[in-house]
Amino acid sequence: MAVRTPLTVITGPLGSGKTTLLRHILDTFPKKIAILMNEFGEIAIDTKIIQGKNVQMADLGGGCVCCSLLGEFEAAVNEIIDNVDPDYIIVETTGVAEPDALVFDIQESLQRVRLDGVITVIDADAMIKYPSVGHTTRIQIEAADTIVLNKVDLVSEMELQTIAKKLNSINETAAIVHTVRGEVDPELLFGISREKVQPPPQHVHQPEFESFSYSSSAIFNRQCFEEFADSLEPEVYRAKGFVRFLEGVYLFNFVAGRWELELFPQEATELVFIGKDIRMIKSEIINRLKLCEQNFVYTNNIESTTPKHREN
Ligand SMILES: Nc1nc2c(ncn2[C@@H]2O[C@H](COP(=O)(O)OP(=O)(O)OP(=O)(O)O)[C@@H](O)[C@H]2O)c(=O)[nH]1
Repeated sequence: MAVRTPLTVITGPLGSGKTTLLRHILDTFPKKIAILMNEFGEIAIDTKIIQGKNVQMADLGGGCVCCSLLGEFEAAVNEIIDNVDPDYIIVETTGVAEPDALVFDIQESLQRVRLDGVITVIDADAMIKYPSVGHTTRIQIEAADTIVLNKVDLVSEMELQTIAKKLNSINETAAIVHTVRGEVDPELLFGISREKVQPPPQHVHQPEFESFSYSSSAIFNRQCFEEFADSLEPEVYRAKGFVRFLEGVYLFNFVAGRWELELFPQEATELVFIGKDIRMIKSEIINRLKLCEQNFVYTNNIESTTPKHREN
């Protein structure tokens, strides 16, 4: 019988640090890794963040792998094995995905892979800010073989103990690793050879989050954009993407009121906003963004033109 390729699922709430962990794994784990991404939102930002690395990527589009894309998922897995024959396949689910259906399907139906383990990345800061664990997060924690308790730099030792107790009460067998920016020895995450079998999921997944995106070829005024980020409406839980300033393009990451900008090799501004009921405030957010677009595009000389932008 052909050897099955080990497959690891990385799941966890929106903005908890899944892509950061993946970037760390790709930088430190000297194996041939193929990645399957399932993103929420019309523009595949995470795929663009990872693409620069020397890795085989497949993007499962903007649906949710947990409910509507299982056929597409199996086809992508088979194609990766035929084309690259990787040592490991890693699947990063969207933050809104409930991984139980995916895990069940991998264990039940996929003939060419073996589920090595489920890694759930948890945001320690968010666990303190929002102590009540939501339905999706609970399912993500229950599914874990390993919980990467990330962002421990943002909480106290006592808060960490409270979080560990809560995680243990939901999943008493998962190993818990504390990390800052996903920095963990990858050897601890792979070769788990999961034995736990996922029962068939009972629920119908009804995503609570909405998203919209915004693209523009304009150059943004940095100070104005930073003020925009500081005052983003509380309905926006997560925002991410690229912003073009005069000094270069930056990766923008916003999670629950905290945000960061990181210089990143991209071309233009593409932003995705995610939250509950945010379509109602979409035009307000876009109008405030447009106020930050400088009314010119730089080439070699300063040219006075109207910026072009696109909304989804
Ligand atoms: N302070 C702090 N920030 C972190 C840590 N890990 C990740 N971040 C930041 O958290 C933000 C979100 O991280 P991502 O890795 O993009 O989160 P994600 O889970 O992939 O996000 P989604 O795919 O949108 O659900 C980024 O600004 C990261 O730099 C950490 O340990 N400490």
